[in-house]
Amino acid sequence: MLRWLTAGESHGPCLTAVLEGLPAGVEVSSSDLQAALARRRLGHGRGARMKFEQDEVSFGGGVRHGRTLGSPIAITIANTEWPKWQAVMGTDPVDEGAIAAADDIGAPQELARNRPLTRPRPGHADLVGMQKYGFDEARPILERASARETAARVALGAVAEAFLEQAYGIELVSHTVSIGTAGSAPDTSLPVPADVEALDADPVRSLDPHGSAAMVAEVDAAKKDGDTLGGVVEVLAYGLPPGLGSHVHWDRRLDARLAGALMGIQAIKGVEVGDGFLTAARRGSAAHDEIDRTDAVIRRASNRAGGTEGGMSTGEPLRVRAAMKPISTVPRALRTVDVSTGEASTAIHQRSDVCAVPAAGVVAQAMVALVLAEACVEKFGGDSVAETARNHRAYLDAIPELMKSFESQEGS
Ligand SMILES: Cc1cc2nc3c(=O)[nH]c(=O)nc-3n(C[C@H](O)[C@H](O)[C@H](O)COP(=O)(O)O)c2cc1C
Ligand SMILES: C=C(O[C@@H]1CC(C(=O)O)=C[C@@H](OP(=O)(O)O)[C@H]1O)C(=O)O
Repeated sequence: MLRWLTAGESHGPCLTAVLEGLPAGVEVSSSDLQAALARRRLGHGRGARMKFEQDEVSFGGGVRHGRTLGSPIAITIANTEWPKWQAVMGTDPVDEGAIAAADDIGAPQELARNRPLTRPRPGHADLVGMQKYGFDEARPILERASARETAARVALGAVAEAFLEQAYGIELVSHTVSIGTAGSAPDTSLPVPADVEALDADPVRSLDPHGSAAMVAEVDAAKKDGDTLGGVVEVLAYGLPPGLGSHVHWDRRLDARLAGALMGIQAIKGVEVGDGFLTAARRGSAAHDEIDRTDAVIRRASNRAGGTEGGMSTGEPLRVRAAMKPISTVPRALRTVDVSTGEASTAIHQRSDVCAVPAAGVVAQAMVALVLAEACVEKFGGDSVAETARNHRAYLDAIPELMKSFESQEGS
């Protein structure tokens, strides 16, 4: 069983992530994590914070001399903004003097704790979080609702990706499909490119986290108008064996687990597996992936299903998409109610991202990696990379045996 947890607030001292259940022997270093975190910071339209904050990542357990030990892996990502926020977000009981002084050390006026955030933003967790947890201002809610937390998931995902690659040769890639109205709306009935290079070469798709020129222009236009944008990201995984997940129970279905993991990313409001919603409009004869046989190998003629059938991976490339809503901190602030007075007002606006779709793609890739790693650990077991790789190989070797028995029936 693979488990993971994150902790930490957006302006707290650090983010902490724990991954438990990963086999021993995965080669991984903090620079691998740093590279994944750097990718998450890219993309046109991110706010000022991305420019000055660094992701300082370190392992606090579970890794020795660049290899996992099989014990829980602990990861810390320091918030380098912390010194500015220490008074406002300190974990010790309140020191009013220090909070008042926070204004003097450059903490943004509106975000200082002595200025309660009483004008909740439509679309963020502010209002309902205050109602649920019994707070009279939004600070204690937005700190954890913030997608700063996704840095921790990306670090975990980088470990999961290293494992998938080293144990099973599984590789993942993600890209931005669209931002606002700009970007590709590719005819998804086309076969998915067989490899990453082909994906890269396809002009209607982009592996560049900055996205296409049209997307950049759309972000610039929204920024100029004091507005924000969402979009669609896609994650592909190559080299999956058939049979991850299961048809036997709803919570074992791989597609359900992927959808839950993607939907669990802040601001993701829709998930598609394969052709998803497009499939609903097709006739059955044009919706499914016909099965062909070449020698002893059985393959699908297309991959409209996106690599799952019956809640199990088919062995074809996995293809999942996630739709992100526009950022809810809209500069041209939306109507709200000031909960301290009951008066009509406009929502809090501070520095914010105009668009974080490319970053969401990197987070989506991390979540897919974690779900696939969990499904692989479940299917192949093993306490070391070598053991789980042996089990994987033995399983794959046994599949042609099924084909052979099919061949012998045919011959009789
Ligand atoms: C990578 C990433 C960056 C985000 N940046 C912002 C931001 O700068 N400002 C903002 O208001 N929301 C931002 N969001 C979205 C909020 O975190 C999200 O809307 C909020 O947590 C409420 O959750 P919900 O949208 O799922 O309802 C971002 C989301 C992601 C995935
Ligand atoms: C810090 C990150 O994203 C943050 C996510 C976020 C939100 O509301 O989700 C709001 C912004 O934070 P702030 O209000 O402090 O500028 C983003 O910068 C990050 O991705 O590392």
